[in-house]
Amino acid sequence: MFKWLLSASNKVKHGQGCRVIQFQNVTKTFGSRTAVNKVSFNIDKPQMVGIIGRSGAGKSTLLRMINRLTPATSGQILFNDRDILSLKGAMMRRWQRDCAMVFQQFNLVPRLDVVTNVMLGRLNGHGTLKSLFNVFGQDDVNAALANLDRLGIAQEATKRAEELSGGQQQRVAIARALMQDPHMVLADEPIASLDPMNAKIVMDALREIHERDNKIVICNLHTLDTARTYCDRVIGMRDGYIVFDGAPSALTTDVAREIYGADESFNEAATSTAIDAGSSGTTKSAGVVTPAAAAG
Ligand SMILES: Nc1ncnc2c1ncn2[C@@H]1O[C@H](COP(=O)(O)OP(=O)(O)OP(=O)(O)O)[C@@H](O)[C@H]1O
Repeated sequence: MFKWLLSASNKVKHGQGCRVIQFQNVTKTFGSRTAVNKVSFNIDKPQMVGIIGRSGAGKSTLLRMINRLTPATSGQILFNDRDILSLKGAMMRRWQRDCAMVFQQFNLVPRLDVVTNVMLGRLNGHGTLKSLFNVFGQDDVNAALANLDRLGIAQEATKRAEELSGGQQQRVAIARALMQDPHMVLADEPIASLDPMNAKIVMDALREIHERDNKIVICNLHTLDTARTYCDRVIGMRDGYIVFDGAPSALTTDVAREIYGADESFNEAATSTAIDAGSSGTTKSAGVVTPAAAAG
């Protein structure tokens, strides 16, 4: 059914360097429901990858399998040829530190101050309680402040997380992810709870991490325009399958219609956050050049 879409993916040229992440026939079932169905793809160079698709397509499950929050039912996920689905104990915690997650709902500790929330990123794999008993040193504080500064919110360091706006909280969550010094950042609907202005600031920050640190960023997105503006590569999912894998320029309205399973009345505006790359007028957002901006 999706043959013509998949043929578009075959035209995509990937890097010739070492394969970094490889999905090989990865499946996840929940009871009789197949959330992800024999998915195979490689990310073989630092890219910003957007995963799009309608609700229930399998985007979150795909992302969560990478860092082992959700166990795969079958198949293999390799990182530099290492089978990450078989990692256990300390090795698995180490892997989870290497692929930091950013969530739609930020997952901060609301009553803790911002800088402590950020330092929690250093404790991935340890108990949260430990963090409350002052295990942080001056180096941790300095690193947290530097990451907050990078995200343009160092001035909020002493506030409780719950006092911040949604956009600010997401930037704190990204700063926390950076404390893990990860190989890659996995962002699961990072802007779904944000207004367009804050969505732009957060996407700018993720793009800047990709460009400046040369990291893989994989981002689940509800909105086509965001994927087109910020991502080097877009993967479209439908009913657990990958039905599109290509450059944003190949993501035409017809292709989008297939990914979203919509009929002729499909309206792209319904999947838009109306992020205007030129109109944030807000706090420091790290001077990012998006692919779209660069092309223009
Ligand atoms: N823990 C779970 N238990 C049972 N079914 C689940 C679970 N997690 C996901 N599913 C099912 O797997 C399918 C894919 O869900 P998933 O959350 O990956 O989709 P999604 O594309 O991320 O959707 P959304 O955009 O709404 O977050 C859905 O049918 C969902 O109901």
